[in-house]
Amino acid sequence: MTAQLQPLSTSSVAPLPWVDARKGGLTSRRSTRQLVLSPKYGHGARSVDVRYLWCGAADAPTVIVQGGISASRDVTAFDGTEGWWQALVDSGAAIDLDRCRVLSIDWLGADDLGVEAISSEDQADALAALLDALGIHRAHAFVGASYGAMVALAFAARHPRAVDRLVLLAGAHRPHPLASAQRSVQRGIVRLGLAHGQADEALALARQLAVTTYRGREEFGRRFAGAPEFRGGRFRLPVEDYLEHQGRRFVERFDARRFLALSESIDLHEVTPERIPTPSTLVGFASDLLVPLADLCELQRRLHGPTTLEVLESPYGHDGFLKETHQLAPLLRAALA
Ligand SMILES: CC(=O)SCCNC(=O)CCNC(=O)[C@H](O)C(C)(C)COP(=O)(O)OP(=O)(O)OC[C@H]1O[C@@H](n2cnc3c(N)ncnc32)[C@H](O)[C@@H]1OP(=O)(O)O
Repeated sequence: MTAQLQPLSTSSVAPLPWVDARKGGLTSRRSTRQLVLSPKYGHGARSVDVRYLWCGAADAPTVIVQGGISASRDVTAFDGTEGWWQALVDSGAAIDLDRCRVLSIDWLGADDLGVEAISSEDQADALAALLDALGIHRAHAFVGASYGAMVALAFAARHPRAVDRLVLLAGAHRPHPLASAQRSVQRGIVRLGLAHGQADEALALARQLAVTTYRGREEFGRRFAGAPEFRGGRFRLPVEDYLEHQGRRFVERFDARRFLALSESIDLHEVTPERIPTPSTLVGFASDLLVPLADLCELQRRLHGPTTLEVLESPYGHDGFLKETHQLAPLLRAALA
């Protein structure tokens, strides 16, 4: 297929400068678009810059791909840097860039919209407005994992004509109250840190707590079952170096206020599945400590459109959507066929 840039849509708002890279018949655009949104927890419309990546075969149907709250638009490689779902989004991969064009945004934060709280509906509206601005009449599919699955549901509820099918991994119509409780403590830690001038330390601790919910019991049992070690004047558990490392790495790339807003957005999420007519494939992980299979069974029962539920065995819990690429590839291929 010959790579050709699709023309920019005519919009009253001029796009900001964007970058094009054409390689092997693929088109890549990593850009920013100014859009007008009316946020759920705000009064009236306002304009916001939405950062997106849109890449793949130029004339192919668009597939929206969104991950968890800490995921960026860089779902696949751009300028030589691997994307966070590179194994599944690439030329010839399950989400095949030779056959489709993937669109992904950086999540909006509450500060981007000038509001106190941001909703999954706001993210969904941003994606719908972006489709419109790019001249995409209808997306072939919305593949969402974790918070991305929540936003996909909000998208299908609010813009049912803008998407043909949903693929939802480890995300449901509402958060489980126990998972919300764990996130609420994480946010409490970050607020305490902000109040006492220790935002980075607090964010690192919150991330450590989050990581204990992202993986499965089995994996933690296998990796960190060793004896405590007396070091630096106290006993250290085998898991502590790992958690501290994860906390430090997160602080390098994330901001405390953004974390607060996006974590809260998960807990504010609620959609009515009966309002969603879109054919859907749900994927759950039996070891997921955040999204219990019972919630996915309820979602399957209540969705209005035809829905299948695939359950994967994995030691990696909620992180299964990042780790189980071999199991996920055939499911994604089948769902997008
Ligand atoms: C609601 C939502 O947002 S859903 C999204 C939730 N999920 C996430 O945010 C993803 C969280 N998970 C991660 O970030 C994971 O690291 C993944 C999935 C990206 C990669 O998983 P894995 O490859 O299994 O990596 P793992 O969890 O073992 O971590 C590897 C890192 O820990 C380090 N590490 C591993 N064991 C130890 C240890 N005992 N001591 C210190 N550091 C350690 C490694 O050196 C490596 O460091 P690096 O990333 O700086 O290179």
